[in-house]
Amino acid sequence: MVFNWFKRNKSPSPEELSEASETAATHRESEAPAEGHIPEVLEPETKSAETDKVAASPSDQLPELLPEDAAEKISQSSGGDDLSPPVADSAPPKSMFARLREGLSRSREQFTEGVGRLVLGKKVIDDELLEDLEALLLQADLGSAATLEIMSAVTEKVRRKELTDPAVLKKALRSALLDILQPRAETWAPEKGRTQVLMMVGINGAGKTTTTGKLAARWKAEGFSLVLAAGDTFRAAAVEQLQGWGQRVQVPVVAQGTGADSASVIFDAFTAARARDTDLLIADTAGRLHTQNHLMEELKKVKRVLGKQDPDAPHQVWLVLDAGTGQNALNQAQQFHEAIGLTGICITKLDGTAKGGVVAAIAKALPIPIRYIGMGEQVADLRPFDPESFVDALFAESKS
Ligand SMILES: Nc1nc2c(ncn2[C@@H]2O[C@H](COP(=O)(O)OP(=O)(O)OP(=O)(O)O)[C@@H](O)[C@H]2O)c(=O)[nH]1
Repeated sequence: MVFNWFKRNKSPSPEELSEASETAATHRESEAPAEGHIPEVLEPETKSAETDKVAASPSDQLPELLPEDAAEKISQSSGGDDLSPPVADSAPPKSMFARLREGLSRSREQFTEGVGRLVLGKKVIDDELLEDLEALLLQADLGSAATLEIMSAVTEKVRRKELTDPAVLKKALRSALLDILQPRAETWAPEKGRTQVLMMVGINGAGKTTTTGKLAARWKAEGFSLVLAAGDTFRAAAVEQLQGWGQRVQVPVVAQGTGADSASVIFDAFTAARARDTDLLIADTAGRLHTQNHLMEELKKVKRVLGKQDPDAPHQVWLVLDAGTGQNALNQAQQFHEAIGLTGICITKLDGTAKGGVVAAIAKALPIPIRYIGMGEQVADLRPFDPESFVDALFAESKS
């Protein structure tokens, strides 16, 4: 059964209404809410299979919240493509650390085991070993600034004769890496008592929608109430993908349809979330290259529009970065930060890459907390960023 959840239980202020109409006026008029459009929360009602399909959002279409068994119908109505998120983790339960260690195995191979190979048979730490180490850090995608900091720390210890044994080099590296990562560990969680907005941004395919779903699952399990906004109105299947997550984690989703105005969808979702005293709205947005100025302007507009309802909104703007993009992730982070001001970074796909060193490159280059890391497609594969366990997993012995 698919439900509509909007019901007129709180009228927006005239300011909110004028903002909605500004949104409509400035962007694809036909698809933005009509002037005076008020999100509603309807009591659950059964809908026909026909109306379960994502609406093409005519102007009188109310945003939809689809918390119930939508995923099944979505996949039925999507021409056989399985858009629903991974449903169950079929692997036997593993400890959090085992997951992390497994997720980072390719990076560990590149980095830690590489260091092991460098020091094998060496009796002293000489210039040649230090040069090889520097090259290895760069190859492992730590970037020049983090590599320089680590090399300075190690070289200084060697100079002071505090570090003479190649076998303890790993320990020195571990501690230098931790010094870089630790300042970026800062957790964030929703609060009870006011509706906050978390905007998810990033380039195409970075993992925004997946991370949105995983975060929703985590915070729902922690007792927070949530609404998701399907602000990625560009990619054809993105709305359905988010609705699949909403269904899976039992969190309502506000959606219009592909081609709708993203700012308008997110504005409506915020109105609805506030009306329901929801703790958190997570707004998914369309993927865009950091070099696409007009699309970066669109993100600024989303921020502006949200600010009309609450000057503090969006309360968080998180950039989702695919670790596999290596040093390019740095450019992305810098440019997104300049354009819209980031308050957090999530680094995904650490499981599929040997470029895990990029986490250190990002930590060194940007004063932005790394909130979560993703190491797989399952809900449990998203972990709060904890430098100690990250570094432990990176330096863990392969067989244990
Ligand atoms: N292996 C792995 N895959 C991931 C991870 N996070 C996301 N993915 C996969 O990456 C692909 C893209 O993820 P999406 O969430 O659709 O990315 P997006 O940023 O929303 O994409 P756009 O809407 O095109 O901008 C999907 O197949 C996800 O399952 C991760 O941590 N590890």
